[in-house]
Amino acid sequence: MSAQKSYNLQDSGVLRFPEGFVWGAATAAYQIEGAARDDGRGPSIWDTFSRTPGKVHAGHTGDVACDHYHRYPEDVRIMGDLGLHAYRFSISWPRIQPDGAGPANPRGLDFYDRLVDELQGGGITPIVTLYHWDLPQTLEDRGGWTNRETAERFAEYAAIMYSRLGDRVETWTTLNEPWCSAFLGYASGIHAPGRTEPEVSFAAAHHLLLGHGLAVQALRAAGASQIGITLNLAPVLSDDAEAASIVDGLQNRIFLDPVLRGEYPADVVERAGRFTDWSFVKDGDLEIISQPIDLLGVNYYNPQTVTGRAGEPANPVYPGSEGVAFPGADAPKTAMGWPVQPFGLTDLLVRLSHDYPGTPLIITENGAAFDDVVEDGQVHDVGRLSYLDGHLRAAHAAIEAGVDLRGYLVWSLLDNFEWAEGYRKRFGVVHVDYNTQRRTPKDSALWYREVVRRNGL
Ligand SMILES: N#[N+]C[C@@H]1[C@@H](O)[C@H](O)[C@@H](O)[C@@H]2O[C@H]12
Repeated sequence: MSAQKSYNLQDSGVLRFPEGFVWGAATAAYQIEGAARDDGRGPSIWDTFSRTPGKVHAGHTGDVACDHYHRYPEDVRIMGDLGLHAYRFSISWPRIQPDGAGPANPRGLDFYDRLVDELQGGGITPIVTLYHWDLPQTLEDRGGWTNRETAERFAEYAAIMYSRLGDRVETWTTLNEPWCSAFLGYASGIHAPGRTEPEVSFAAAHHLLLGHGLAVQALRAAGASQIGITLNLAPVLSDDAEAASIVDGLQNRIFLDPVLRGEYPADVVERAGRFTDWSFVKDGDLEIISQPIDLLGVNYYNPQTVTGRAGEPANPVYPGSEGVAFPGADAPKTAMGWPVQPFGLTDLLVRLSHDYPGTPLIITENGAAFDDVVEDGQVHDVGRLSYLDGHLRAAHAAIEAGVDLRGYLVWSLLDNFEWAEGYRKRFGVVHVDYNTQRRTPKDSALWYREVVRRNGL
């Protein structure tokens, strides 16, 4: 790294995090790897979706992204320079099984072998996400997550990955944000596979959860000891209790309850009844889905602000949310237009520890997009630094309130392919010049390095 200004946090008033608190960063395969056709990788639904005109900003694709597939040694060095304890990354399923089934592609496995060894060489703990949205296209051609068989293929893939990396990877999360996969992918269509069929989105959600449960069984049988799932969760702010409950059910409880309580919330089942008879739920499914897990990954960005409004049509990402309006929040916004409300993180974590006790939590994603500019080799991303500072203080407040929070992984290590936004939204603490692939740690990275070093603010 070039000479950068350093951040010396003042000693006075430092907020210390618990001893052993895990500090890290997160990414996802399709967003950073590139090498979309290298070494036997098959197409995913995001390769297809990003090539569909009008779906992704300016027709951007993950073909090259941050070229992490080739540049991972440099990226691991940057992680080491920042003093990160852990690195959360996802495995590209189509790199391992190009058609989503059958024997593993040895060159795909070899890449993750090399990456894990590079991380271990740098003293960085790998945290693996098995599915971060890049479903093999062949499986989507057979119905994707609306097809129950996809859940079975996912468990087979999980077993393959554990057999290759289980000797060096301790922490495994099955799914990243199944809410996005189901309701952005199959209901609203703003994510891959781009289907606008709310009536099948609940089956997709169920089969994702079934895949989670079957994968937990497979990983546990193979000897895995730290298994979890990552959910995007949002506290719901409202002057209308009914409206708040509807969105809390469709966003949060529809996943938290089956995984941690072994049942779907009755109000959600009823509300979704206009779309489905839930016959896709078979005997024994919920016992599989609620296999005990060791860790709940929490992705938090902002609360949802809602109100009741007669006649309001359903929000496409929340099938069944008729009568609920989303007026937005009176708060500063990020470049995504998302409100900056750190208190929501404290509220969420305290709620989780109260309503779903006994499962340790880890913040698997938190971060912000801002319009960054490189000036003389530096990026003075004050907005992002302030966002992160506020949210770390919110996380600390939750710990003070008794929440068993084990770690914080900033989203994201690198600027990357931001799904339908393409490359125009930058979440990284490290800037990526996509023309040259030059990495430049932003001021937020240098600040974060100090937070990690001091284990506090
Ligand atoms: N959008 N946005 C930023 C970020 C996205 O880049 C991640 O892939 C998702 O897990 C989650 O949505 C959060």
